[in-house]
Amino acid sequence: MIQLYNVCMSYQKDASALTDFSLKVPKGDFLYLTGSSGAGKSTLLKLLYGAEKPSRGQILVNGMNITRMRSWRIPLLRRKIGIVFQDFKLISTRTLFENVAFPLEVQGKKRYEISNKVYQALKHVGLQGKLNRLPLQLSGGEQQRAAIARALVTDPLILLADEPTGNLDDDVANDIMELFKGANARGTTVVFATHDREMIRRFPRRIVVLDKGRLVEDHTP
Ligand SMILES: Nc1ncnc2c1ncn2[C@@H]1O[C@H](COP(=O)(O)OP(=O)(O)OP(=O)(O)O)[C@@H](O)[C@H]1O
Repeated sequence: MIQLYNVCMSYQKDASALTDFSLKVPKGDFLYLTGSSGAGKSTLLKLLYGAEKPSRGQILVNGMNITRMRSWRIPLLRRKIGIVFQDFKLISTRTLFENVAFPLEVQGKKRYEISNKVYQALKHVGLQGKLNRLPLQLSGGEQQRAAIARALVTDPLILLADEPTGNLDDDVANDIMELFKGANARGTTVVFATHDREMIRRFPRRIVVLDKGRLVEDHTP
């Protein structure tokens, strides 16, 4: 599903964010990406959804070599990927319903299908009663759940999440984890970047540890 071969990535000369990084993630896997701040976790996620290009190496996602992909094809790649960003990236001028509907509109789905799917996705995260709220009229935990609903509404092949439980209390973090586990059980491959050791302890899965841009540990409990 995801393969990286000897990937190097530098934002600036003489400062490597990822060095000689190789990894295989089979379809349906669930892995934590962990490591200290600045280790390269977000960089790796950005490479996987085509927001950055590696300086060296090859990256294959769902059989597509994204290293060589032309920029006009990147949106086609992203349609297969759900992304939960560290800072949610909800559109502040659009309602919760409109935010979650957005990826389905991009896919050209029909209106009745969009309505059904959005309602189901929001019900799944317990936000079906807040369809008409703007993001700023929601709590941090609710915004996080909205971002997850938006990422999952398309039933993506791959879910990439950057610190999705950061700054949330334990109950909300557990609920969010259940959503990820549910998506994984339905076949979505999950890559979950986190510092949250407690979460990893509670829900043990494959762990890939980065240190200064290098893979230093990869183990499955
Ligand atoms: N846009 C950028 N321009 C220049 N350097 C960057 C940029 N983004 C990240 N870096 C650098 O690349 C390295 C890896 O950063 P990255 O954000 O991938 O780490 P991270 O493991 O996700 O950290 P955190 O846990 O704090 O989010 C760091 O040294 C960082 O300073």
